[in-house]
Amino acid sequence: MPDLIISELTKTFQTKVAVNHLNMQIPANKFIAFLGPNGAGKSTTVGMLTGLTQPTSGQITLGDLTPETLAYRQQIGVVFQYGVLDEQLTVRQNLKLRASMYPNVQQSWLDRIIHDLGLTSLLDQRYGTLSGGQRRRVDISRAMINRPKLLILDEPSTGLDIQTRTVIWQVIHQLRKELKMTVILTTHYLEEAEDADYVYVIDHGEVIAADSVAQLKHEYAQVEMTLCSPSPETLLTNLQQDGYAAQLEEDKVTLTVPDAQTSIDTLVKYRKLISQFDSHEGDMNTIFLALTGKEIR
Ligand SMILES: Nc1ncnc2c1ncn2[C@@H]1O[C@H](COP(=O)(O)OP(=O)(O)OP(=O)(O)O)[C@@H](O)[C@H]1O
Repeated sequence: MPDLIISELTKTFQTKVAVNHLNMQIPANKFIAFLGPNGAGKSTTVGMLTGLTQPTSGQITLGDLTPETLAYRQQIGVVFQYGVLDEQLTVRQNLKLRASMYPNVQQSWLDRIIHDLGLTSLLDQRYGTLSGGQRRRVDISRAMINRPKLLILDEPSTGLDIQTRTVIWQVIHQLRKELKMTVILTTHYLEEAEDADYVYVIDHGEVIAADSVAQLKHEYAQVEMTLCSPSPETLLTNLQQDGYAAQLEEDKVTLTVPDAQTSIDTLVKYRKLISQFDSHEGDMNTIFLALTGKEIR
């Protein structure tokens, strides 16, 4: 698959700028996360990537193709936030109907995704009667029918239990390898973004940071330290006098330092006052907090 190129993509609703001059170049066979809070502009971007929402300005190209063409749409699969299948039809009827919209869908492929997503026993049940997790598994199988080169998942895990999430991600990662598929995921689940090859952090319709998870952590996530002490007040006072923004939380002293080396230096310097410690790099939430000054959820 050629790179997916998004240039100066903008969407305005009346006076609201939902997506503001987005620029991205997404290579084939990568797992990309769009991480942002409610209202950041993720779904609007997905709408434009699927050709359902017309951009106010800017372009999306996949090689020679643009989202309004049939050829582009035949290369993508989409899992929308809300199901798009017919509630009155059974799972089997819905999948058959969808398969008939693409040329050359082999029954063996359909059987494979039905099996992998654990849908065999649900085939004759009406879609409208399925549980949230069951629906989502059907939605994903629908998106996979045409063996997409680009799979777009708009908050696929919202409201799902951990077992369903695990199954879904195992199947997606396996199919991604087999089909050399690019996956774009929008999420505010930080754990999901941690698995991505590359993360775009989006807020107010703009990309505020874009990098690998490792690099984002290196740049924005500080090291969080928790120190146990026989005399925590003394340790706290000493740290504060030396300019650390340390706090006392339930008899433990907590502080953040810029990097692992500073954390080691701190442990050595105050070793006589420290009985135990925990020190770890911040997660995606710390990164989001560092970038925007607010929690992601
Ligand atoms: N059809 C519309 N008319 C007016 N405003 C809209 C429309 N669609 C989206 N918006 C606004 O655009 C902004 C971005 O919305 P969008 O749904 O893209 O965010 P999101 O990042 O997907 O959020 P969430 O995580 O809650 O799904 C929001 O302020 C939203 O209210």
